[in-house]
Amino acid sequence: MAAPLRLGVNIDHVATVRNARGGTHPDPIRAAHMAVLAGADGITAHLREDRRHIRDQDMERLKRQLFVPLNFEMAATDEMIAIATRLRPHACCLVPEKREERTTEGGLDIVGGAEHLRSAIRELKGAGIRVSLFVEPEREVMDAACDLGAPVVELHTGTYCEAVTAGDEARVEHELERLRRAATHGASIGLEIHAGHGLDLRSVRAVAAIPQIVELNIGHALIGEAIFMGLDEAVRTMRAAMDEGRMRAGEPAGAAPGRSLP
Ligand SMILES: CC(=O)[C@@H](O)[C@H](O)COP(=O)(O)O
Ligand SMILES: NCC(=O)COP(=O)(O)O
Repeated sequence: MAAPLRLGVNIDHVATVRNARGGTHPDPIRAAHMAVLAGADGITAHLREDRRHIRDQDMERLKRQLFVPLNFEMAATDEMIAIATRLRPHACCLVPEKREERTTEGGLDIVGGAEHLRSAIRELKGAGIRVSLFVEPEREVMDAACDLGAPVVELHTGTYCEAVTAGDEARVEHELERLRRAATHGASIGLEIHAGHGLDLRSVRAVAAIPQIVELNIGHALIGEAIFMGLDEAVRTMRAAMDEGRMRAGEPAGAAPGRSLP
C-alpha cells in the first residue's frame, strides 16, 4: 500500500503581492498559518538570490513560528548554505536558479554540477537538514541523485503541466509516463519521491495517483485561486483533489492535517 500523500504549500507569491507595494501586507507567514489550518502538511518557501518574493526575515519568522515542517528552497550557493545551516529548517530543496528566469525552468544539472552538489548536500545533512534535489524525471538522474547522497528528490512536473495546459493528450501521457517511471525507479533505489512545479486543479490528480510520490509542493496556482475562493478554501479544494487522485488509483487518502514529515 502506498504512503499517504502530503501537501506542502508554497507561499512565495503571497510575498510577491506584498512586495508590489513595498509594505508588510499580505503577510506570507499569516498565509502559512492559514494554509496549515486548512490542511497543509508543511510549508515551502524559496529564498531566491535576488529576494524577489520571500526575504531573509520571512525565513526567520517561518522557522520561529511554524509547527509543521519548513521546506527551504534555495540555490546551492555559499550564501544560501550559510543561511540554511544557521536556520536549520526541516528540509532544504536545492533548485537551479537563473537571475533572468520568471520561474524555475528545469531540474538541477546533477551530472555537470555533481561535485559542488555533493559538498552542499554533505554540509546541509551535517546540520541535520533533510536534503532534496529538484530534478528532471529521468532514470539516470535518480541514479545520480542517489550517488550524491541525497535522501529525497522532487520531480519537476512543469513540462507535464504545460502539456495539460496545452490540452495535448499525447504529450500529457508521455510526460506522465516519465514521472511514473522515474518515481518507480527512484523509490526502488531508496529515494523518497516528491513532485512539484506548476501543479493546479487540472493536473494534480494524475500525479497524486503515482503511488511512490509522498509529497507534492504547490504554490502559484493555489495562491492564484485564493484570490477567488479564499486561501482556506483553495487549500481544502487542492487537498481534496489530491486525495481523489490517490483514491482513484486504489490508494488511501492523504495525510491528516498537521501530520509531521519523516
Ligand atoms: C523549485 C520550484 O519548482 C518552485 O518552488 C519554484 O522554484 C518556485 O519559484 P518561484 O516561486 O520563484 O516561481
Ligand atoms: N517546488 C515546487 C513548488 O514549491 C511550487 O511550485 P509552483 O506550484 O509555485 O509552480
